[in-house]
Amino acid sequence: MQRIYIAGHRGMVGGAILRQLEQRGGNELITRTSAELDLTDQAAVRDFMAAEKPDVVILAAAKVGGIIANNTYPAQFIYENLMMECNVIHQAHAAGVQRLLQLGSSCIYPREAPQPMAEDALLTGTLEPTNEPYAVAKIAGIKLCESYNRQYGRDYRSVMPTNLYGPGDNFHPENSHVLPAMILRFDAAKRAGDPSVTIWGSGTPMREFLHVDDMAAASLFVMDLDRATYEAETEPMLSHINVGTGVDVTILELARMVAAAVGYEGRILTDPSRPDGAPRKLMDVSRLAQMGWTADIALADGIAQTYDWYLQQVDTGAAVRAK
Ligand SMILES: NC(=O)C1=CN([C@@H]2O[C@H](COP(=O)(O)OP(=O)(O)OC[C@H]3O[C@@H](n4cnc5c(N)ncnc54)[C@H](OP(=O)(O)O)[C@@H]3O)[C@@H](O)[C@H]2O)C=CC1
Ligand SMILES: C[C@H]1O[C@H](OP(=O)(O)OP(=O)(O)OC[C@H]2O[C@@H](n3cnc4c(=O)[nH]c(N)nc43)[C@H](O)[C@@H]2O)[C@@H](O)[C@@H](O)C1=O
Repeated sequence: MQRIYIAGHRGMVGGAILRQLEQRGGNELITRTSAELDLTDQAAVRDFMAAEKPDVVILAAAKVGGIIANNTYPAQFIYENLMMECNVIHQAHAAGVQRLLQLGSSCIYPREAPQPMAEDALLTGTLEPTNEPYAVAKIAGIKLCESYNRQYGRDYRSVMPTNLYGPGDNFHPENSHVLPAMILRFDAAKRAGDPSVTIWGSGTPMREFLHVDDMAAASLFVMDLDRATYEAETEPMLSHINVGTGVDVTILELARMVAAAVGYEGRILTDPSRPDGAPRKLMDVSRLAQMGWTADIALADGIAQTYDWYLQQVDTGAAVRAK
C-alpha cells in the first residue's frame, strides 16, 4: 500500500487519475481542494508535506486554459504555475518523497519544431507567443524534476500531454480549450436553431486530441514503471515523456466532427480576428509506444462520449465547470 497525494484531484485530469486509482484500490489516496491547500503558498505546502509525508506525489494541479485565457492572463499563468511547481516539488523533496509525477504540456516545444515533435526538441527554438509564459513555467517544471534527480537522486518524472478533452473539462465560452468551447457553441446553436456557428481563427491549425481517460492511464503507466526502465527510455538528462495519439486534425475538421456528434447541420464560419496559435503541434509518441503504452479512445468516440456526459450534466441540472 502506498500513500499517494493527487494535487488537482477536482480538475479534469486529476479527477480521471483519482477515479482510476480508486478503481485499482489498495492505496491510501490523499486529496486537498485549492481552498483547503493553496499550492502557491509555500508555508502551507511545506506544512502539508511534512505532516502527510506521502510515498508518491502526482502533480495535476495547474493554472490551465485555452489560447485566449493564456493570452489574457499571462502573469497568472507564469506566476501560479511556477509557484505550484516550486512548492510541490521542493517540499515533496524536503519531506522525503522519492517518487513524483508531474504534468507538463506540448506547448513546451518550439513553435516551428519539426513535426512530429520528439522529446529532444525541447529548448531548440522560440516558443509560440500566445502561451509562452505558461510554456516557460512548464519547462521549469521539467528542469526542477531533472535537477532534483541529478542532485538528490530523486525519481521525479514528467509527462507532456497533447491537447486533452473529456468529462470534467472547463466549458467556459472564452477561457476554455477548443473542444469544450465547440461542444458548448454547437449545442447552443442547435437548441436555438441558429443558421451558422463561428469558430475562432482560420480553421487551418492542426491539433492532436487525447481523451482524459487515456491521459490518466498513461500517467499511471509512467508512474508505475520501474526506475531502470524509465531511465533507460528517458536518458538521465531527458526526464520527460510525450503523451498523445500521434494523429492530428485541422480545427475545421474538428468543428465538423463536433457538429456531427451534436447533430448540428448549419454552416461553419471562421473568425480571422481570433488567434490561430501554433500552426501544428503533433507529438512524437514513439518513446511511450516503445515502453508499451498507446492511446485507446478514437477521437470521434471520445467526442460523442464527452457530449453525452455534457448533456447528462445539463439535463440533470448538475454544474458544468465554466471558469
Ligand atoms: N486540459 C488540457 O488540454 C491540457 C492540460 N495539461 C496539463 O494537465 C494538468 C491538468 O490539467 P486539467 O485537469 O485540464 O486542469 P483543470 O483546470 O481541469 O484542473 C486544475 C486543478 O488544479 C487545481 N489548482 C489550480 N490552482 C491551484 C492552487 N493555487 N492550489 C491548489 N490547487 C490548484 C484546481 O483545484 P480546485 O478544483 O480544488 O480549485 C483544479 O482542479 C495541468 O498540469 C495542465 O497544464 C497539459 C496539456 C493539455
Ligand atoms: C493545451 C494547450 O492549449 C492552448 O493552446 P491551443 O492548442 O492553441 O489551445 P486552444 O484549445 O485554445 O485552441 C486550439 C485552436 O482552436 C482554435 N479555436 C477555434 N474555435 C475556438 C474556440 O471557440 N475556443 C478555443 N479555445 N479555441 C478555438 C484556436 O484559435 C486554436 O487555433 C495553450 O494556450 C496551452 O495552454 C496548451 O497547452
